[in-house]
Amino acid sequence: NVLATAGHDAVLWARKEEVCAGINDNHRNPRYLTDAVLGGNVSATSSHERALAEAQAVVVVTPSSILRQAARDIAPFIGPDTPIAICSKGVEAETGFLPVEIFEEELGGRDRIAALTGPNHAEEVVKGIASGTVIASSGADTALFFQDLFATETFRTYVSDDIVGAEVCAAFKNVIAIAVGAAYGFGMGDNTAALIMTRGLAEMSRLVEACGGSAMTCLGLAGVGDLIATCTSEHSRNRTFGYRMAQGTTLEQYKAETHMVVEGALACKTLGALADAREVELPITSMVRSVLWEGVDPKVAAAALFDRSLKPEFY
Ligand SMILES: NC(=O)c1ccc[n+]([C@@H]2O[C@H](COP(=O)([O-])OP(=O)(O)OC[C@H]3O[C@@H](n4cnc5c(N)ncnc54)[C@H](O)[C@@H]3O)[C@@H](O)[C@H]2O)c1
Ligand SMILES: O=P(O)(O)OC[C@H](O)CO
Repeated sequence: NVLATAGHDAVLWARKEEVCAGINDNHRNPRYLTDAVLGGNVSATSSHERALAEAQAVVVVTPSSILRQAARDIAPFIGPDTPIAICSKGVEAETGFLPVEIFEEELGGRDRIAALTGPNHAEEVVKGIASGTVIASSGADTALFFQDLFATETFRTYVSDDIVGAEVCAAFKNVIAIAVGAAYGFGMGDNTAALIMTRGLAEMSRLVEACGGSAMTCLGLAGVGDLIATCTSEHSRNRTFGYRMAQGTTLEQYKAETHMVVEGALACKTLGALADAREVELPITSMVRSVLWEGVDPKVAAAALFDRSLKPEFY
């Protein structure tokens, strides 16, 4: 819808005919953000071939867990130079690949691939509430192309050449948001939230640098910007899940109730694997993983963070 607002024809590929019919006939998605009225230049089809027939660019917005399948689905229908923007936030479980690495492996041409990421809750963006984003690519022309393509009066776009940093930040902030939500769910306070967010930012920057990105990216919209939005917003599924988890809701129960992704639940494992391979310490991420996947009692896990040896803030 942002692209449509910017004056472009946007063709959505959707799995369900019901969704396509709702968008084509009523300009509404009947399953997600159902109150939003989409622009007249948004249409939908369940055929990749039809969706991509005249595509001058591709924007990928699937859950991160199915990115490789998404790349394979579009491969037969796009050219070798078609620009691709990926909005998904996560790391592939089997390989530890970032989204750009999956698409490069499947489709080739790293410089035509961009990551679009930042504090962009869909609930607000679709209403035209002022938001900013980062479009990161190793190809300067690609970043500038998408910067122009997405810019509207209420959606401000910035470019970056640090796609690795931007994608690590995007996956990371979701894990920290689960921890912050859980802290509030256990009755902790704003001091606790600020502690987790700030030390989470330290973890994020250590991993970004170890992966070859720039720590400065963590101070931009993709990093601290999205960290603030996700850790503090009622719209965040990750934060809300953390809160509910503290009150006894399981991941399966939450997903069944909302039919939505909780990317941080997977990212606490995948980022942990990336960090282990690079000998980077991620205490908060490890705590979230131990609680979600290893059955550790959250209060015991939180207490263990306070038991760690005392150290300088920056080292
Ligand atoms: N919602 C936001 O505000 C927001 C903002 C920025 C980035 N993102 C990122 O975008 C990605 C998608 O998030 P979302 O909010 O749209 O998730 P969602 O859970 O709201 O919707 C997921 C969509 O993917 C579809 N889907 C699920 N499994 C599929 C499959 N196997 N094949 C094809 N489609 C499938 C679902 O039908 C649904 O339309 C995530 O990586 C998320 O982090 C979301
Ligand atoms: O609802 P969340 O927690 O998946 O966050 C959505 C977006 O990533 C916010 O920028």
